[in-house]
Amino acid sequence: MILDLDIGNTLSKWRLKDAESSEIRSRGAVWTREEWRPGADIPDLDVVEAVRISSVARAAVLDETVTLLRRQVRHVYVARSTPEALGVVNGYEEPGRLGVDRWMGALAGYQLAGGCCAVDCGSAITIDFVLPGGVHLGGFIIPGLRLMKESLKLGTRNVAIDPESEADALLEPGRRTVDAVNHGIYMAAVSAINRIYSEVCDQQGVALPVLLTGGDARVVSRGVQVPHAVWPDMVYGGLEASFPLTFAERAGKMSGAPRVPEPVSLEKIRAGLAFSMLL
Ligand SMILES: Nc1ncnc2c1ncn2[C@@H]1O[C@H](COP(=O)(O)OP(=O)(O)O)[C@@H](O)[C@H]1O
Ligand SMILES: CC(C)(COP(=O)(O)O)[C@@H](O)C(=O)NCCC(=O)O
Ligand SMILES: [K+]
Repeated sequence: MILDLDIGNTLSKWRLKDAESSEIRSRGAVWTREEWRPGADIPDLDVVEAVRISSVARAAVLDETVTLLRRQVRHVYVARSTPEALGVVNGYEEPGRLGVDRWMGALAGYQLAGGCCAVDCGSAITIDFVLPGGVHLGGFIIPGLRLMKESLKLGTRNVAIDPESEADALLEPGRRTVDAVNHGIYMAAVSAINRIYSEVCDQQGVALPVLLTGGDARVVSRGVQVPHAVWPDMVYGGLEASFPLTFAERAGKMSGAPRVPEPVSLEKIRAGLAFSMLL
């Protein structure tokens, strides 16, 4: 079995993948914390022959985790942000400083779709751009839905936006604190994504497919106007592409990859942008 780990600021996600069949056998998530307890937090390591890790937690957390895993697992692969990989050139002035989850997302997105806009809706919402030739432009970082809500300290943190709620309902003015906050942060997030996408496509003269991932991807998806696909396993896709182990991975297949969304035309994006400027 292969154990894939995606350690975010809030949640540490894991999945077990069959090295022979490439099937996903199980998955889970625990709150990101200082220490891992195999068996309780993550599956028993007896069945694991390789681990692949993407981590944005503090370096000490990653070091602890790797030390623990190396005692029991033969192959431990740790993803790093590099100046270039798999045809993508990292846009950061200091490439190693780009969050490795963003780098994994950019690599997965490029492998799947060519140029793309990769949006990761987790503790932070990150919006990264890769051009069709593989140039990563860099990106944007805003607080995620949960962080925005907590920062207000209005006692609404525990009432999450219902992922089933219609985007239309979320666009109405709230008539109690919890709705005012939830609708407000939702609008802040989706309008930033819609606007940033249009601005960058306009600047670069190219309409890019949009891929969404992260814990809030599904609810954010309802408010993103441009065609897009939700890909919960996008960070794992970057791990698969960076450290291919199974037959399918060596052939370039990434688990759970969606169909590439057909972007709207650049003319339409520009018309939308021009219209919003007039308002
Ligand atoms: N079951 C859940 N438990 C915790 N957070 C959730 C859950 N479902 C959705 N979320 C949202 O997803 C965010 C965490 O998403 P994730 O992509 O795992 O973040 P990170 O990678 O930063 O740890 C939380 O901030 C919260 O807004
Ligand atoms: C921006 C992030 C905090 C997002 O992390 P996440 O919300 O997925 O936990 C992470 O990618 C990070 O720590 N990046 C380093 C700074 C940067 O990318 O510029
Ligand atoms: K994120």
